[in-house]
Amino acid sequence: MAVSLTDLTKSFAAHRAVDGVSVDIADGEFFVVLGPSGCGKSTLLRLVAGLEIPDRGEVAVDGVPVSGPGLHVPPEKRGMGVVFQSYALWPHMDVRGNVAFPIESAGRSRRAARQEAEGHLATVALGDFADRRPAELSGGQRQRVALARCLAGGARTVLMDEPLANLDPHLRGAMEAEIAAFHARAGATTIFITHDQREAMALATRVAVMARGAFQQVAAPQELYERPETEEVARFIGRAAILDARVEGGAARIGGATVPVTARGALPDGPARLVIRPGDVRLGDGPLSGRLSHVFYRGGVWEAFAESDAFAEPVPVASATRLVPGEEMRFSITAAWALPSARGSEPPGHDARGQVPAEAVE
Ligand SMILES: Nc1ncnc2c1ncn2[C@@H]1O[C@H](COP(=O)(O)OP(=O)(O)OP(=O)(O)O)[C@@H](O)[C@H]1O
Repeated sequence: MAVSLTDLTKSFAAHRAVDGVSVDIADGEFFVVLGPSGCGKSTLLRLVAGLEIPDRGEVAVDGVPVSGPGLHVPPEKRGMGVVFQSYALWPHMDVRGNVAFPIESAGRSRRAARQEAEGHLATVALGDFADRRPAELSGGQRQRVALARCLAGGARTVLMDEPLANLDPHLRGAMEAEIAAFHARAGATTIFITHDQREAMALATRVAVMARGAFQQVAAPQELYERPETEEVARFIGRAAILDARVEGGAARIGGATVPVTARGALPDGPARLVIRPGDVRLGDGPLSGRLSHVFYRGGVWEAFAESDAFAEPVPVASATRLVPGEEMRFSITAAWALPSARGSEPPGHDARGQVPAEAVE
């Protein structure tokens, strides 16, 4: 089901938890809302689920309003399933019973419900665990039971509120794969909430970066990383240096070197704010030099920052060969991205719903 939010707004006392969110989520999309703690993610999800009533704005499912002025379709009538951090399974029932429950509640016979439940358990690869109690499962397996129960309830939209937050890193990785596979098999529109950018990048069709109750940018993961709209998004996703420079003829002078600059749309001469990612920096030779700090080995890759008085902030670097803290290294910057927001009164490249006009991308 397609889910559309229009100017969705919700305050708690004087605090505006969700502030004018608009977006069209396509049928079958895996839509991730990414933001720091307290930015309003859970409140947004609860508004979509019908667990909160908006102060303003609308939620529509397949074009039919379910929340709006004077309208509130109850959660159980929205065709949505919610998976929270806590799995909310019934401890006294076995796995099959947990999944069969919503089917039986909908009026099917016990036998038919149990049979159908087996099918959903197969979808989440838990066919062999049907007779166990939730207490006899790992966290990841419990999570999968919760997903199967969502499907059993007829959910065509699945809402997930940090479902992997309680899991250890290995299980998290495995569950990411499970959730991606589940999404591919079930094809349900999924709205997934997380504060973990790595998880968001791995799973999303599109990511909405949320801060202070509003969407800062809505885009595919690679687009967010390579073409951030704002400094806040550039700093929230991955590592970056953000430097002021003058652009002339599509290039900028940074620390005495000439760097080609890309931008959304035409890039006028004048001051610009540039984003430099580790992939834009070539280590080993070049016109620039810096002292390495904050060196971390990340399994196959060394990450560090190159510090120099020539830059207002350290430049992030990465290398497949060992980097040594304090070492002075020569390098060149091969590319930079100009932030649209710092370029005067040009219209933004995205409209409020996160659609990118085709002609706006170079
Ligand atoms: N029922 C409520 N009553 C009062 N304030 C609330 C209520 N629910 C949320 N808030 C406040 O609204 C803001 C947004 O909360 P929300 O839970 O949506 O954030 P979040 O991004 O999901 O955070 P986290 O990642 O920590 O769960 C917070 O400041 C929170 O304290």
